[in-house]
Amino acid sequence: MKITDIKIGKISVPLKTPFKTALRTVNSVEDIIVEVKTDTGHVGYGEAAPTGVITGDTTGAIVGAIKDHIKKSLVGMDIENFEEIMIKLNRCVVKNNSAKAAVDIALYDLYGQLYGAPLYKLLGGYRNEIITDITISVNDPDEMVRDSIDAINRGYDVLKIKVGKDATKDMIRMKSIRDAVGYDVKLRIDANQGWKPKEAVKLLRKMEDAGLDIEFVEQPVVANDIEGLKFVTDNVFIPVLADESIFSPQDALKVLQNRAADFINIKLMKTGGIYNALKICSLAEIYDVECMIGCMLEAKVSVNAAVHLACAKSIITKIDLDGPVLCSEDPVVGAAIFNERKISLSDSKGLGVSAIKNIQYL
Ligand SMILES: C[C@H](N)C(=O)N[C@@H](CCC(=O)O)C(=O)O
Ligand SMILES: [Mg+2]
Repeated sequence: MKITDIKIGKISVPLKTPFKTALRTVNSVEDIIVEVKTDTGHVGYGEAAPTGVITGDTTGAIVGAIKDHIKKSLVGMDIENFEEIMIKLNRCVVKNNSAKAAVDIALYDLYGQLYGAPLYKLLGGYRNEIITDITISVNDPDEMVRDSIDAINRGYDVLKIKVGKDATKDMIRMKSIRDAVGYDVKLRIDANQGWKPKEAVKLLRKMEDAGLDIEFVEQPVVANDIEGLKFVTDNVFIPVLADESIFSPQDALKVLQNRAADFINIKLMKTGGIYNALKICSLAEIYDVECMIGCMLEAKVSVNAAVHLACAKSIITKIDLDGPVLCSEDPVVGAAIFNERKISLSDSKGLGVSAIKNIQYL
C-alpha cells in the first residue's frame, strides 16, 4: 500500500454556542482535512485544528507544512514501512505539530486498514466505549450556572469549567455552580494559563476551604513556567493537570521527573499525532501518572482518532473529547458514535471514517 498523494481541504462547522476560555472565543471549527491516497485505492483521513494561541499553528502554516515538507517526504513510501514513515514525518520539518497530527492520523487510519482491524485494537484494545466530560465556557456566573444545569439535563455528570479570567470572579463562578449542581456532579476546572502561581495557590486553597470539591485543576499558570506549575502542585491538595505545558514526550518527561503536575493532558494537536502520544502514555505508565485525553476545538475526524487512542490505553483515565458535541453538525460519515457523554467505537477497519462531507479542497 504505497502513498500516491496527500490532498488538503477545509471544513467549516458552526458551534452550538460560542466557546470561551481565558485564551480565546470561537464561533466555529475551521479545520484542515487531509486525505492520504494510496495505490490500492485506500484513503486515510486526518484533521488539523489551527489553534494558534496554544500550538502556534495557523491555517496557512498547516497547509504550508503539509504541501512543502510532509507531502514531499512521504509520497512513494509504503504503509508497511510504518516506523520509517513516522520517523520521516517527525523529522521532515520541526514543530508544526498540528500538520503532523493530521497526517499521522491519516497514516494510522491506513495502517489499520492494511492489517484489517480497528486501530484501537491494534494499539491495545482495552475497551470500546468511553465517557466524556463537557466544557462550560467562561462567562458571567449566572450564565455558567444555566449552562451547567443544561449539561446535566443532557446526561453529563462531569463538567469541565473554564476559569482563569479573573481570580475573584472565578471563586464566585465555582461557588455558584457547586451550589446549583450539588455534589453528585464532578467539577474539574481549566484556567488555561490564566493565573500567577501564588494567586493560583491562594484561590485553590479558598476553594478547598469552601468545600467546593474540585476534581482537578488544569493548567493554572503559563505554559513554560514549570517551576510555577510545580509550586502550585506542591502547595494545594486539589490535583494539578498539565495541559499547555506538555506537547512532546520530552516535555512530559521533564514534568514527570520534577513531579511538577499530578496528571497529564494528551492532545494529538500538541503531540503531533498518535505516534508521540503513545510515547507519552509509556512515560506516564512508568511514573504511574494518569492521563487525560483532550482535544482542541476539533470536529470528529481527529477527535475520533483520540477516541481510538483512549480506548486502547488504560493509563488514559480522564476523557475531555467534547469537540464533536459542541459542534452543531457532524461532517463525518462513519467513525465513533457520539451519544452526548457516551462515545462508542465499532469494529470497522482503521479509524472507520467512510467519508467527510462538505470539504472545500485547497
Ligand atoms: C474542547 C476541550 N474541552 C478544551 O477545552 N480544549 C482546550 C482548549 C481548546 C481550544 O481553545 O481550542 C483545553 O484547554 O483543554
Ligand atoms: Mg486545557
